[in-house]
Amino acid sequence: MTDDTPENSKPNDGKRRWKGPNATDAERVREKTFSTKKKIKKGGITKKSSRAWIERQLNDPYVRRAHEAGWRARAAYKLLELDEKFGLLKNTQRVVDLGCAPGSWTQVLMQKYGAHYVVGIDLLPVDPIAGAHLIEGDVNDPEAMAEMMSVLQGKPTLVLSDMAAATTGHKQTDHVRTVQLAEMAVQFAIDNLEVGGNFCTKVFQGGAQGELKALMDANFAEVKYWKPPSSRAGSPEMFAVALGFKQTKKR
Ligand SMILES: C[S@@+](CC[C@H](N)C(=O)[O-])C[C@H]1O[C@@H](n2cnc3c(N)ncnc32)[C@H](O)[C@@H]1O
Repeated sequence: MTDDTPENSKPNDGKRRWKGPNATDAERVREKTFSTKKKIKKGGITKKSSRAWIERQLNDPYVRRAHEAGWRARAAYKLLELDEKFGLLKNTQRVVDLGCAPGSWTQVLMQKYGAHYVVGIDLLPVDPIAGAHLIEGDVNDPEAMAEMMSVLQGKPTLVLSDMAAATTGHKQTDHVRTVQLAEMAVQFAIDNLEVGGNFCTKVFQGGAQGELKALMDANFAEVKYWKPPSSRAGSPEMFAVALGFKQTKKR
């Protein structure tokens, strides 16, 4: 028995307490925000860029809304806005979420849309989300991708990719690496989607996107590019939405 068990819990006196593994997502996020604010106040975070990043997070209305709603990341609103604009999440029968950590898109799919099967994959470990199958692995690893497809038990009806490569600080390198991830996601969608299925991927504005667009144009009924309001104005990120997969070649 640990100090977290109900037997040892003290009456609610309004003080925050660590709830251990039984904490809900919203409780974990609130706890993290509270302890970060405390660290800043005590002068515990000294690096200028870290402080600026944390202060931006704390003042961001989408971060606050995400905390209140229990989403693990503000990214949840990008998916919700993409759905509102394009009807992207019309068929959530079998969904693949590429680059799913920390899990807010999978949460939206499971908790708001009641998706039947969601399989997420990320290089980073992701805390469990009821009903979803989460794989710690690289999308470039054929074994991890094969595991993903076997869990899904059928062609995905929706493929999402919010993948972003870890930034190096060198703009062009970061751009090329993110384009490569988007290309991988498009190819995966074309090779695996159910006819009529939808696809969405994060892309970075500027530069090498012509081939990516041509590939989507040839394989989907409709392709749109859009930057949702919740995507930070200073970020080059936007999203390509491809609706209505066409069976263009024998697979
Ligand atoms: C912006 S985050 C995704 C946020 C997520 N959509 C959410 O709502 O919580 C981008 C993720 O892409 C992942 N990623 C980057 N390269 C990857 C790769 N080769 N394989 C799997 N995941 C990758 C990163 O580890 C990172 O967690």
